[in-house]
Amino acid sequence: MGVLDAVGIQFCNECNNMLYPREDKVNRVLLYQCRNCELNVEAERPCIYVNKLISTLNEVKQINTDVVMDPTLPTTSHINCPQCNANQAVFFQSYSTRKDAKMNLFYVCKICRYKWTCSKSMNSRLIAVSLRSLKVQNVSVVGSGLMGAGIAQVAAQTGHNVVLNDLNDAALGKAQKGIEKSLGRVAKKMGDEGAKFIEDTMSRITFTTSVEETAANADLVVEAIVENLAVKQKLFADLEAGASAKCILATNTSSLPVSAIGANLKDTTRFGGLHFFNPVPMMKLLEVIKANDTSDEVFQAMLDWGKAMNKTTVKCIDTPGFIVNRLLVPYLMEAIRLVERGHATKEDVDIAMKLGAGHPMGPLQLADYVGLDTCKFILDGWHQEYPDEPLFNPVETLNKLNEEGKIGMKSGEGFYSYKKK
Ligand SMILES: CCCCCCCCCCCCC[C@H](O)CC(=O)SCCNC(=O)CCNC(=O)[C@H](O)C(C)(C)COP(=O)(O)OP(=O)(O)OC[C@H]1O[C@@H](n2cnc3c(N)ncnc32)[C@H](O)[C@@H]1OP(=O)(O)O
Ligand SMILES: NC(=O)c1ccc[n+]([C@@H]2O[C@H](COP(=O)([O-])OP(=O)(O)OC[C@H]3O[C@@H](n4cnc5c(N)ncnc54)[C@H](O)[C@@H]3O)[C@@H](O)[C@H]2O)c1
Repeated sequence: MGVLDAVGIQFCNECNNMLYPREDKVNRVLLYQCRNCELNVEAERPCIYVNKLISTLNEVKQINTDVVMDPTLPTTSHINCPQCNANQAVFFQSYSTRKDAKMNLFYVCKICRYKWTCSKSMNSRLIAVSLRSLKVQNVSVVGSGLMGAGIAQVAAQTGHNVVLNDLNDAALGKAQKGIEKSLGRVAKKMGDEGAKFIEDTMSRITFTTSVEETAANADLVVEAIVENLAVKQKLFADLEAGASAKCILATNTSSLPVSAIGANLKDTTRFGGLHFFNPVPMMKLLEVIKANDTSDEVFQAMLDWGKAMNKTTVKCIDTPGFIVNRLLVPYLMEAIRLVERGHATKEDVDIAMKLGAGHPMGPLQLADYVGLDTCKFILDGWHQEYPDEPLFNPVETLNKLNEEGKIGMKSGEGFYSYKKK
């Protein structure tokens, strides 16, 4: 096994592992970094190639084919599967800390799960790994409700130029007030700097009802509108028509399949999920969702942007509920059913989970906080999708409260009343 004159590919002179490109954002230079021993060297050219990897290893038998589900692995379209000829394979390197060990690249076909390494008989191919060029500075947010306003606020707080879009000026006015109030809570802890912080942050946000203006200069658009597949799909068609070819489009959906929301786009590789948590300014987590076609470059840019937003990112594939909601929804459902059966009062359920499980809010308070309309959209959608799953059966109390317009904190009443006395 050997690597023949690879152009641009570099190996660690400490431990012989492959060096990966990493951008030094401060000095704006490309570095090659060893993930094994943290060695850093400055790149001589802004592109790497992997060329002619020759191997006759039988370790290939030990590869778990489930690696095709790993969102962190890169996919190449430059090599065809020797078994089914498809050109979608994930690839990765075997790790060794021995200086004398050579590097191996392993491939697993995403279509038929065939596993292989490059062999002498295969044609030499170039896998060009492009430099991260998707820098996000201009962020547009569509939907200025609970989530959209929070995402816009944090984006502006972290120095991005933000366009916030909604259907009408009344919604935008409410969002503006909400952002100012939330910034006020943050600014209170900043002493004399507080007023300037609010002014600077607000000056970075433009409010608009125009989809064209929203799409025009955006590097990234985050959608946070009503949880309805058809409405979201229509919005993304309009956004794609007005956005640049490099613009990343992302959805903040809680429960819909991300890939389905982007299914009608012309370029589905620039589309993925960015699932924030409510209240966005306080919640540290961002789930970054790799949809079926999200390119590695776009996925990486979404992760990088999450960090630029001061969030801790976790990666997930496009699976129902991602990580948090897959666990949260059954919990909320059980809580409401417990109350409906008359086994405990809503107050006691909330107290129990706060004091017994250390949650900052009990489940019914949390449902009010999320919005009972959003809860109903999620539940109805999952019931339709999984009609045989009793967990997702309609909840009488939730339907009744929605019919009465009591949709939680944002309307002043839900399971509890939030009206000022
Ligand atoms: C039961 C019905 C059945 C339902 C069917 C199933 C439906 C499924 C529903 C799934 C929903 C999924 C939704 C979504 O996809 C995922 C989510 O977002 S889930 C929600 C996640 N969020 C939480 O879990 C929130 C938990 N709560 C908290 O963390 C805290 O309570 C709080 C919100 C941070 C508030 O803290 P408190 O201590 O309670 O209250 P305070 O008012 O004192 O605030 C403390 C501190 O925080 C500052 N602060 C609070 N909010 C903001 C804000 N918006 N902006 C800025 N600052 C804020 C505040 O100023 C205080 O600061 P301090 O004074 O302490 O310095
Ligand atoms: N509420 C939560 O806790 C939470 C958390 C994470 C994700 N989400 C998801 O975020 C999205 C928004 O939820 P929310 O709670 O902010 O809802 P919300 O009802 O508070 O806000 C939605 C906003 O979108 C606007 N809107 C609707 N259609 C629009 C369109 N075509 N163009 C522009 N604006 C439009 C509405 O006028 C409204 O202001 C949903 O997909 C939801 O599942 C919600």
